[in-house]
Amino acid sequence: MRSSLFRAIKTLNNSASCSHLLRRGYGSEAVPDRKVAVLGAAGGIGQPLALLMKLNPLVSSLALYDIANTPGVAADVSHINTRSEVKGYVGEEELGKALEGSDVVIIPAGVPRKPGMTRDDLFNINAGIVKGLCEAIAKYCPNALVNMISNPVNSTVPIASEVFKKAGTYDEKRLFGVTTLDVVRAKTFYAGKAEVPVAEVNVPVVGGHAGITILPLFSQATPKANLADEEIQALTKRTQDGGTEVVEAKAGKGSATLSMAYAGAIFADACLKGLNGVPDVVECSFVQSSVTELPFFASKVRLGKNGVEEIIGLGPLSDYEKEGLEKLKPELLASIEKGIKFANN
Ligand SMILES: NC(=O)c1ccc[n+]([C@@H]2O[C@H](COP(=O)([O-])OP(=O)(O)OC[C@H]3O[C@@H](n4cnc5c(N)ncnc54)[C@H](O)[C@@H]3O)[C@@H](O)[C@H]2O)c1
Ligand SMILES: O=C(O)C[C@H](O)C(=O)O
Repeated sequence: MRSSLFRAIKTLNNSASCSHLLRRGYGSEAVPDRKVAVLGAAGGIGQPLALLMKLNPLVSSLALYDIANTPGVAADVSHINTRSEVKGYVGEEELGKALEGSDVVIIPAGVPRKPGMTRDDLFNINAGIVKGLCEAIAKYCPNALVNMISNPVNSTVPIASEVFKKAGTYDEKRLFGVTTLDVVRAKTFYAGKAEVPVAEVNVPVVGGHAGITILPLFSQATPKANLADEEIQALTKRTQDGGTEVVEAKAGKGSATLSMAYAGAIFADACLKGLNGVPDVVECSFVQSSVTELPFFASKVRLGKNGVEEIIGLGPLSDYEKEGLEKLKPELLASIEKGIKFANN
C-alpha cells in the first residue's frame, strides 16, 4: 500500500506509466473527482498532510480549513503542479464551504500533548473542537468518510458517532479513528528487530490508540521471524509508547506530526481507493465493531465504495496478546463511555 501510493506519486506526470496508473485506478480519466477536506490544515500535522494529499492523484479538490493561517498554507500548496485544485478556508463562517461536497474529511484539529501528559489530558479541549466540527460535517457533507486523527481518538470517535446520531446522519461504515501510525511504528520497529526489509512487513495493530489499548499482534507479523518472548514484549511496549517517545524528544514542542501526516495520507488514500472500487483495500482502523464486546475497536477493516465493507476478526492470538486484550478492555471502554457521555450532555 505504502509503496503503491508513492510509486503513483512519482509516476504521476510520466505518461509512459499511464496504463499502469489507469489499471490501478490512479489515472484522472479512470477515476472520479474526489474532494478531500483537511480540518486543522495549518497545524503541525495539517501542513504536511495537506502536502501529501496534494501529491495524491486520486484527489481532484483539496479544501484546507483552520481557524487561522490557512490562506498562506493553501497558496503555498496550490503551486504544486499536481491534479487537485486547492482552496483555503479560514474561520467558522467558511467551514460550510470547506466541507460542501467532500468525499473524505480528515480531522487533525486540536491540541497536542506535552511531556507528562496522557492523550486523555487533551479531552477537555479537543472534545469540544471535534464536536463542533462534526456538527458541521453532519450539516454540510453527511455522506463523507470521516478520518478522525484528533486525540484522544478512543473518545473523539465515540463523540463523533453521537453527534452524527443526534443529527440523524450516522452511518457506522463512514466513521474511522486513524490508528495507522501505530501500524507504521509496529512495522518499522519489527523490521529493525527481525532484520527483514521494512517494505515487506505487515503487522496488524488492534484495540485503541492510547498506551496499553494499542495492541500490536506481532504473532501475526510477516515476514515471520523467530523473536524471543522478551523481544516481542519490548517491541509491544515500544509501539504502545511510540507517541510518548516523540512527545519527549520534542520536549514541549508537540507530538508526532510528520510520521502522522504520512500515516494520515496512507489511510486517506485507502479510503479513496475503497470509494473508487479498488478491491482488497485493507487497513487497521478504530471503528464501530462487534469484534469484541466493546462498541468501538480497532482491527483490520476492508474498505469499499461505502466505507467499511468488512470488519476482519482478530485471528489467532498468542497467550501474551490474549492477556493484553483482556487488560486493555476496561481502559478502552471507559474512554469510549467518556466520549459518549460528553456528546450527550
Ligand atoms: N491519531 C494519531 O495517531 C495522532 C498522531 C499524532 C497527533 N494526533 C493528534 O492530532 C491533533 C493535532 O496535532 P498537531 O500536532 O497537528 O497540533 P497543532 O497544534 O500543531 O495543530 C492543530 C491545528 O488545529 C487547529 N484548530 C484548533 N481548533 C480548531 C477548530 N475548531 N477548527 C479547525 N482547526 C482547529 C489549530 O489552529 C492548529 O492549526 C492532536 O490532538 C494530537 O494529539 C493524533
Ligand atoms: O502521542 C501523542 O500524543 C500523539 C499521537 O497519538 C501519537 O501516537 O503519536
